[in-house]
Amino acid sequence: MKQRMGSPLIREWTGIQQFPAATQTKLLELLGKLKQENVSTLTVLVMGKGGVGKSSIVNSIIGERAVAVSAFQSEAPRPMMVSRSRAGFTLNIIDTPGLVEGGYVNDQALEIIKRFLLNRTIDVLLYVDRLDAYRVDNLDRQVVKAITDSFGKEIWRRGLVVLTHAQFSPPDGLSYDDFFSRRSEALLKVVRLGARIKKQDIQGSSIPVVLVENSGRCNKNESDEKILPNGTVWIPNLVEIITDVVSNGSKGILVDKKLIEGPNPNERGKLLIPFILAFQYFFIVKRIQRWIKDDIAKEGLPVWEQRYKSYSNRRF
Ligand SMILES: Nc1nc2c(ncn2[C@@H]2O[C@H](COP(=O)(O)OP(=O)(O)OP(=O)(O)O)[C@@H](O)[C@H]2O)c(=O)[nH]1
Repeated sequence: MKQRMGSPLIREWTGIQQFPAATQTKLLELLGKLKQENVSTLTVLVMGKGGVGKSSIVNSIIGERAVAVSAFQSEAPRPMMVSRSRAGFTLNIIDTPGLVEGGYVNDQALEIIKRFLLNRTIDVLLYVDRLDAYRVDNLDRQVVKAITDSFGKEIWRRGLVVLTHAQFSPPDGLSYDDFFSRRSEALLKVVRLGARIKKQDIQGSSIPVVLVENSGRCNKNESDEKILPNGTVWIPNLVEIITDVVSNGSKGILVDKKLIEGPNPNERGKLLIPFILAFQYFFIVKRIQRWIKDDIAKEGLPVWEQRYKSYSNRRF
């Protein structure tokens, strides 16, 4: 058994055996694909507002009750990493406390999360919200902005929007697919705004939106696999999209001291401002001043000033 100082014990991923055979086969196939690409560890960060189902997703993927789930917020919310290894592959999933408290983004929770992540690389971000909600608001945008300000906007290249409570019947007159596409569009818009991602930055590969149903009452197919109302077997589907994001050519986000203690990673250019001002002063302002002085010296005093001087020198 391997153990890093200060890190939790990496346990064998036995929970995988709880899944129906078809799901196990698919998951092992996906892990095999990652290993072929020389990826032997994946660190997945799970973030979002409180009570949206973050801890439940961790348990669903791992296949066991690794983190506590409660309908009420826990008293001392802290980030928690669950590590499981299987056939030489290690999956780390980091569950985090909800980012909103009393209608505001909880900056202290965010600081604790950042410190917890020190010296780790985030391979994938799961940004979690619920499918069964009807609006997005400024608070959602603030949450996305807080994540972006903490880790840089590149994190969204490794990001997925995950919607829980997917076994849901939309109100009359709306089909499931219509509701899903409206909800995802609204959330993606908020993410683009909060992360200040321009459409051309994304270049066709937009952030995937993935559906999840954590409830024990989730419908199942004939192979006993948990399915969404559209028939998708959601656990392998989520893991597959995670592996796609890892292989999309972008880099994982290393959370180093500079990222934690330094300025907002999106505003690093601001560090250059004093240098630019100094440059302007020495090379532009000084030079202009010298030109003016030289001009004055060359031309001597202007006529009107000479006249004025001779007046003022007169004694009355
Ligand atoms: N029906 C249904 N219930 C869910 C789903 N996901 C989570 N829940 C329930 O929602 C409640 C909150 O779930 P958690 O997983 O603790 O949510 P969280 O985002 O980790 O919450 P915090 O740790 O407080 O931020 C629990 O009662 C879960 O059982 C889902 O997909 N469907």
